[in-house]
Amino acid sequence: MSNFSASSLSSKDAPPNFLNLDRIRHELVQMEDTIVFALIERAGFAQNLCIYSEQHENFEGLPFNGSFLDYLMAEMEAVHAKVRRYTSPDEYPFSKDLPEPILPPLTFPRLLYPNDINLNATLKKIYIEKVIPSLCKDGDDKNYGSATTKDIEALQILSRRIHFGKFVAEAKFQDLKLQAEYIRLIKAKDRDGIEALLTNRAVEERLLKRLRLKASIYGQEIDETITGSDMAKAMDESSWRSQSDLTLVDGDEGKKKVKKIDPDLVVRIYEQFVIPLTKEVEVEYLLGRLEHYPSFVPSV
Ligand SMILES: O=C(O)C(=O)C[C@]1(C(=O)O)C=C[C@@H](O)C=C1
Repeated sequence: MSNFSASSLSSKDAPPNFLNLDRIRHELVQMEDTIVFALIERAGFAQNLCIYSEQHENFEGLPFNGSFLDYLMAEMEAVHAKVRRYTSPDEYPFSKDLPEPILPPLTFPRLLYPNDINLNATLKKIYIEKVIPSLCKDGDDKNYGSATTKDIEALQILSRRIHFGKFVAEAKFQDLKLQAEYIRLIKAKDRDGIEALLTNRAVEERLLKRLRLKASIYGQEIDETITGSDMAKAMDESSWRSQSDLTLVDGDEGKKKVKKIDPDLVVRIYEQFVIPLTKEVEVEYLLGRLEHYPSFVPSV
């Protein structure tokens, strides 16, 4: 779960230059850890596809319509809404009609122009259709509550990560060297041009390299006998074997170590979904930016 209660965006804690791109990227790097752990935890359960289907017979007679995931998500988001999670500009709910906060409102610095960009429906669809089948073993282990709880944790942190693209986009728009070019592309409604201008391949490559390393290390069973060469092997993608074939990966001692997640898969999830969705948020945000220009000036 993100740190919404002690959000770095609340006015008390907000650093004076929050729209500094390096700071924003640092936050994205921190989210990587949470995302990798969330995926590892979800991978501990079977696909349990019934939790994603509407009115599945396994949940017959229970007091909800729609999928079990939607039910549990709405229940959890309702509690979080009451403690004002979704008043924070870096938090986006998946459910509709959530209750009002019971706590008085916090004041956040105005970093973004008012917008209702929310890609959670797309994110959820991709997560169910593409991520789960490649992340989890086939079948049904009956751990519906646990698997769904892990889904919710993963979806919430992925959502925060993707929508952080709004801060990235505002920071990029504030860069006076590029602002005139952004304005030209926005006026021309040139989505591809905006995406090309905001893309930074070097940052993406560093990210994917770092991510592979994190997935390799965090996904390894660590015990007190672990050696340097174990870690070196962990970083060698060729040492990874699927969970199902319990293969020796740690040399000659005869101990069995199993990787909890395929680092390549984590890299693919970022390459194919997380970064593209973040860029989509950035492009959407920038396309609406001129409706608030020059009237909207971030309060930092
Ligand atoms: O760091 C940036 O500049 C971003 O726009 C974020 C991000 C990402 O999703 O990590 C997206 C696009 C860039 O090509 C690089 C990285």
